[in-house]
Amino acid sequence: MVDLGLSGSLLVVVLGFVAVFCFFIGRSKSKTDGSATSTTTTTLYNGESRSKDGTEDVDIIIVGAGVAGAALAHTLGKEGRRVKVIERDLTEPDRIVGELLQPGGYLKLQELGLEDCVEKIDAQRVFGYALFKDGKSTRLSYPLEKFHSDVSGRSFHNGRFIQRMREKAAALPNVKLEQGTVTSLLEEKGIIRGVQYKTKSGEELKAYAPLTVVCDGCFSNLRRTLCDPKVEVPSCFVGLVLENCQLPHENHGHVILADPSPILFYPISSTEVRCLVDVPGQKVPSISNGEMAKYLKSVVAPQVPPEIKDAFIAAIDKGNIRTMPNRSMPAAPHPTPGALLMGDAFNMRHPLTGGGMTVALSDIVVLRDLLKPLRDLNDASTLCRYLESFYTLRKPVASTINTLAGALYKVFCASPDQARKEMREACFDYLSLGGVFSEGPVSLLSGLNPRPLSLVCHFFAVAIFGVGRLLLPFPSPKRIWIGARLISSASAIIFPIIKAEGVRQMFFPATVPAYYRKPS
Ligand SMILES: Cc1cc2nc3c(=O)[nH]c(=O)nc-3n(C[C@H](O)[C@H](O)[C@H](O)COP(=O)(O)OP(=O)(O)OC[C@H]3O[C@@H](n4cnc5c(N)ncnc54)[C@H](O)[C@@H]3O)c2cc1C
Repeated sequence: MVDLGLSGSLLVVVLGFVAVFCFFIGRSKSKTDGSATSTTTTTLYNGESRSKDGTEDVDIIIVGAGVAGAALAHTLGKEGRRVKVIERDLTEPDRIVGELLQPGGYLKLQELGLEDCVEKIDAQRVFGYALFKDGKSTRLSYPLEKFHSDVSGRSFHNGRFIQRMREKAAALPNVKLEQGTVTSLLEEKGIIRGVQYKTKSGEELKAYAPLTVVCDGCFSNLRRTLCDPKVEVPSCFVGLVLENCQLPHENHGHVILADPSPILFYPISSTEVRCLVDVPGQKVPSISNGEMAKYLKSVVAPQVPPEIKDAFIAAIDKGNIRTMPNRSMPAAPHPTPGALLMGDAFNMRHPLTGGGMTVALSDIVVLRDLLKPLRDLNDASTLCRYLESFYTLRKPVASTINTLAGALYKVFCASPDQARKEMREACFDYLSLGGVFSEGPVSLLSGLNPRPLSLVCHFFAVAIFGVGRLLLPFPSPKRIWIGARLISSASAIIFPIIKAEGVRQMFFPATVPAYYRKPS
């Protein structure tokens, strides 16, 4: 198996280059950024409700104080910017999203000086994943040897983490956190000047700033004019909390390659384990009429590792079942003077690999560094042109995590197609080989080594490994045919995702002119 894997990995380097080259030649010219098309809902009239001297009171308005908004508020506040954050609900969120931060995300948290936000919330350290398939299991550790002993994944209650970041941001004298729902962006001659929002008491107010950053999350109502949102919902997650049980592999995320699609388990406190059951499609069995409990008991429970099965059944019986659509949306911005999108409002990927917070935090680091040399944000058009480099500079991290999430989700789903079955089996066995075969993919997934080319190489190494197993020791015409279909279905999985990410930005960012923009 190891020999096969080695030869597969050598072959794939060649194949990876050929495939990317062919794809690059064959594709139509990647979307150019284009000029701003800002059609916002509110038009601004001269001088309306600005401060007396006609200037804004703040430098930056942030819409939404979730993972991205709260982290950004603290980051920009620390840089000396006057920041106003408008958040719909300042009470502690209680949701099933954003509970596992990859080690790459933890490194970004450290870069932003926010690492203490995972302290005092009973966060659990995560050192890797355990993968289960048909009664077999394999352990995939994060390659953390080169890092400080503090660095690892962290899992926690999302609301506790967000509250810690909100508190930290609000403690800065130049950051104002206000409860209110932003209803529209204010536009004046194609430039976003601020926002209109409704306070808790129902008062309609307007706020102005040279830059508005929209971080209103996956259900964003405000993104429409700032990007071309192509949202897909391949599946939903059904969330449960298992209490007082011991996972088979302590301090590890658990991924069960179940039928029809994966099941995840990871600790979110010292006494609770989150379970996320993927249900393909946009509809889930009804919780209220008991269909969901029935589905979980009859279809899912038999596939749960025996060590946690009782806790799983007890969680179903307790009845606190939550669901959430799993959305994916490539970043397709309309660069608009005066405004920027961040977080899930801007870009989403399947949450199977828990990459969303890592991408959001990595984007904040990129934006902070870009804004650092600029004292004056008032020339909106120049600022907008300069910030176009953000869309390229973020790509190595964002596109690697996004592509891996989409591709791995498809590979991990059960399928009646023999070629897809072989690919799934090959993926499990390839990762089980250990060494470079598990370290490579795991370091991509964890954000520790986000390199798009390495991702393509490993992806095709898995495919070639699968073909090798089919053809050796004796190839038959049927097996050759399945092998060919395996390569073709692997290509059909990964290339559309890469195309949506943008081949040029992903693999050749240095050829994108905006990459070199300097502040003027
Ligand atoms: C089921 C599921 C599980 C996930 N698990 C993980 C995981 O384990 N690890 C990981 O890294 N990522 C995970 N993700 C992704 C992760 O949750 C997101 O990437 C992350 O939360 C994005 O942060 P955000 O700030 O953009 O959005 P959010 O954290 O959702 O914040 C948006 C904020 O905007 C506020 N808001 C919305 N509209 C308005 C408005 N009009 N006015 C004012 N405020 C507004 C909301 O109240 C909210 O506070 C998961 C996603 C899903 C769907």
